[in-house]
Amino acid sequence: MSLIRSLGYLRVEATDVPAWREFGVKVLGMTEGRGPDPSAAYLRMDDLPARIVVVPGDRDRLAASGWELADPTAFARLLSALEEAGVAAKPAAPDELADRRVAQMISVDDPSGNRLEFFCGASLDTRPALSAYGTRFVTGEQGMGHVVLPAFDDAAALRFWVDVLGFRLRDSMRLIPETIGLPPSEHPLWMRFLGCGPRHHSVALAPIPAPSGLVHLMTETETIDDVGRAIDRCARHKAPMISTLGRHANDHMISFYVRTPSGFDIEYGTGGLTVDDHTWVARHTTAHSVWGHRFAAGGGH
Ligand SMILES: Cc1ccc(O)c(O)c1CC[C@@H]1C(=O)CC[C@]2(C)C(=O)CC[C@@H]12
Ligand SMILES: [Fe+2]
Repeated sequence: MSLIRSLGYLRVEATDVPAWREFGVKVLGMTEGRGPDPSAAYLRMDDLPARIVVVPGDRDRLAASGWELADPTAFARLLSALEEAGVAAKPAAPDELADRRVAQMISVDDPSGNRLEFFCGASLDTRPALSAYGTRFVTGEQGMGHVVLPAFDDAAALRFWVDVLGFRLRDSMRLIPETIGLPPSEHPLWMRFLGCGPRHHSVALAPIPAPSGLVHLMTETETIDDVGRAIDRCARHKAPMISTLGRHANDHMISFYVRTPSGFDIEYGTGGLTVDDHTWVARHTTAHSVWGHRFAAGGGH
């Protein structure tokens, strides 16, 4: 088992926090939580006090993705694994722990410069996260979803995420450079889908240019009606949908993609596959989807 259990939270730096609050609540169907920083937006999906924390900044970017460990023992093991691999880890200051409402946290940069935070001992919020639209998110042992992070050195990324962090390769997909805005090239470009728990992938790494530091965050809902209602709300609130509805070939997720106020995308889906490592075999998928997922011309990717 991986030392890391699941994707726990995202910290986003945004030039327009109110736009994010409106987008998170009215389009995504998350609920607003309270937190120590009155200028930040705390978006909830479940019994954690926040899954997306949006803090005001002079740029729009992913500040960090937060990864949850089971307990202090797993946390200590991760510290030794990082030390052994020569990866510099920055311990959290008391105000950072208080702000995140976790017991322990360290931050690390992956080989591509993606800032990661590893934590354990998250606080629970006793107030239920009840969406006005009835949206229910699939979290629990599957975590808050998955992220697609830019990574331009495939071998270095796999060494870090698989060999050091203990993620498992669940699938690979060969990318066509032209479709992700890169010049044609001889050597293959890989998208790597990695998992740390039952969710098919909690992170995917791909050489996709992403000025905000994030290609997309996927959140999963319980039912197809939650997804359909979110599509209606995108239209109502003029949130730009950048793909049609589709079903992915590898994790079977039925989803669509919408642009956030920070320039990266949310993949909003349902029906994702869970996997068992004892029987799972990593494959190379060639088609990204069984049907649908037509991306807007020029839009994003
Ligand atoms: C292929 C795939 C399977 C499952 C997923 O959750 C998932 O997000 C994807 C990748 C979708 C993907 C993307 O994120 C950025 C632009 C991509 C690479 C394309 O140009 C095709 C597939 C797109
Ligand atoms: Fe995805």
